[in-house]
Amino acid sequence: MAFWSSTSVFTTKVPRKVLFMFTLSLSVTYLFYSLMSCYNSLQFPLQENYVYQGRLVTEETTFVTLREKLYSASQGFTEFTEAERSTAVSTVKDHNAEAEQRTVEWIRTQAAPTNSAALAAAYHTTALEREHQEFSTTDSELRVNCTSDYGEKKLPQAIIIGVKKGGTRALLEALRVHPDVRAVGNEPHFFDRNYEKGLDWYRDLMPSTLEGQITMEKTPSYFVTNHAPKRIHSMARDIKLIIVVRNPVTRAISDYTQTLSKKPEIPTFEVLAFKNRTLGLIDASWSALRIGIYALHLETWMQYFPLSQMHFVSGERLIVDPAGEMAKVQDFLGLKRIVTDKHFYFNKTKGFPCLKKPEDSSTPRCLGKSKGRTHPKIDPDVIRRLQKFYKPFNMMFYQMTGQNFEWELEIDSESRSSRD
Ligand SMILES: Nc1ncnc2c1ncn2[C@@H]1O[C@H](COP(=O)(O)OS(=O)(=O)O)[C@@H](OP(=O)(O)O)[C@H]1O
Repeated sequence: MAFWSSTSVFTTKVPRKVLFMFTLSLSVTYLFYSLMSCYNSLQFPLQENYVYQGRLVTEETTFVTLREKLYSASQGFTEFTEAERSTAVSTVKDHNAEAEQRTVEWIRTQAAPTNSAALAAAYHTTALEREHQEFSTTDSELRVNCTSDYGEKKLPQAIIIGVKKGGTRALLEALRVHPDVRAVGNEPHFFDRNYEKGLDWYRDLMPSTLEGQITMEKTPSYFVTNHAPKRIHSMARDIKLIIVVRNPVTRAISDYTQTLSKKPEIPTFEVLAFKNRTLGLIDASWSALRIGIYALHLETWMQYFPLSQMHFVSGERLIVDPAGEMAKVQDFLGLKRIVTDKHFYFNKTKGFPCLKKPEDSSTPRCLGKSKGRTHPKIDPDVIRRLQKFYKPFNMMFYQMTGQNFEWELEIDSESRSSRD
C-alpha cells in the first residue's frame, strides 16, 4: 500500500515538476539555438537565406534595390535629393525596405546624348576596353625581389585586394619592411586575368618564405572582380584580405589622372562623369566611378568571407599617419608591431611620407612618380555632385564595416586635389 501511494505521488506530483523542467529546458535550448542562428546570420550575412532572415535582411534588400538600379539598362543616375539621401541612409539604419523603396528614386532619363556625352561614349567603348587590360600600377621603379631566396614558395596567406588608387603600393612597401612579410613586387593579377595558368604558376611567382613568414601580394583590381572572391575562397578560405579605401571622389580623380597621363586625348573628367550633365545624370558605368561604390563590391566579398577576415585601411590616414595605420595592419596580420613611426619620414618635395629604409635598401626612398601625381583641376560643382552621389553608398559601407571614414567631411577640402 505504501509502495502504491508513493507511486501515485510519483505519477501525480513529480511528473508535473519533471514536465515543467523538461519544457523549460526545451525552451532554453530553442532560445539558445535561435540566438546562435541569428548571430551566425550577422557574421555571415550573405548565406543562402540571408535575404530572407535576420537583421541584415533589409540591408540586403537595400543593396538589391540599389544594385538593380545601378546595373539597370542605361546605368545613368541623377543625384539624390537631400531628402532622398537622408531617407536612404536612415533606411539602412532602420532596416525599413519599404520606406527605402518609396524614397530612393533613381531616375533614368531617355535624353538624347549631347555632343560631349557622345564623345564620352566613344571613349568608353574604346579606351575603357584598353584600360581594363592595363595594370593599375605602372611602376617601372618596381624592383625584382632581391632578398635571399631560402625557404619555400607558398601561396599567399594575405592579399591586398584593393582598391585601385587607394594607396595599395604605399601599404605593401611599408609591410615589406617587416621581417616576417615577404611579398611579390608586381601585381600578379592571378584571380582576374591569369587564373587559367593555375595555382602552381601563381605559387611560383611568390618569394620564398621561412617558417613564420607571411607571403603576400597586392592586386587592387580583385576588389571589383566578381569572380575573385569565389576563386580566392577556393584557394584559401582562411586568407586575410586587406582593402585600402579612399574617398571615392578623390579616388576617381586619381584614376582619371592615371589614364590621362597615358592618353592625353581623352575627354575631360567632367564630361566622362556624366551621361547628361544638364540633367545631372551621373555615369555610374564609368569604371572610375563604379570602383568607388565600395558597399556593392564588398557585398560580393561578404558572400564568401566574414568581416573578421577583412581589414580596411584608410587611404587618407595612410598618408597623414602611416605608422598608425601600419600598427592596425600588423595587428590584423598577427605580426609584431615592428614597422613604426621610426620607419617613416615626411618628404617635403614629394609631399608624402617615405620610407627611411625600404626592404631592399639602406637609403631612404619615396614611391615613384606615378604615386602622388598632381591631379587636374576639377569643377567644384562636379565634385559636389559626385560627393552627393556617393554619400548613401558610403553610409552603407560605414555600416557594413563598422568604420566611419568621414569622407563627407571632405566635400569642401576636395579642392586640395587641384593642387593649383
Ligand atoms: N607614401 C605615399 N607616397 C605616394 N603616394 C601615396 C603614399 N601613400 C598613399 N599614397 C597614395 O597612393 C595613391 C596610389 O594608390 P595605389 O598605390 O593603390 O595605386 S595603384 O592602384 O597601385 O595604381 C596615390 O594617388 P595619387 O596621389 O592620386 O597619385 C597617393 O595619393
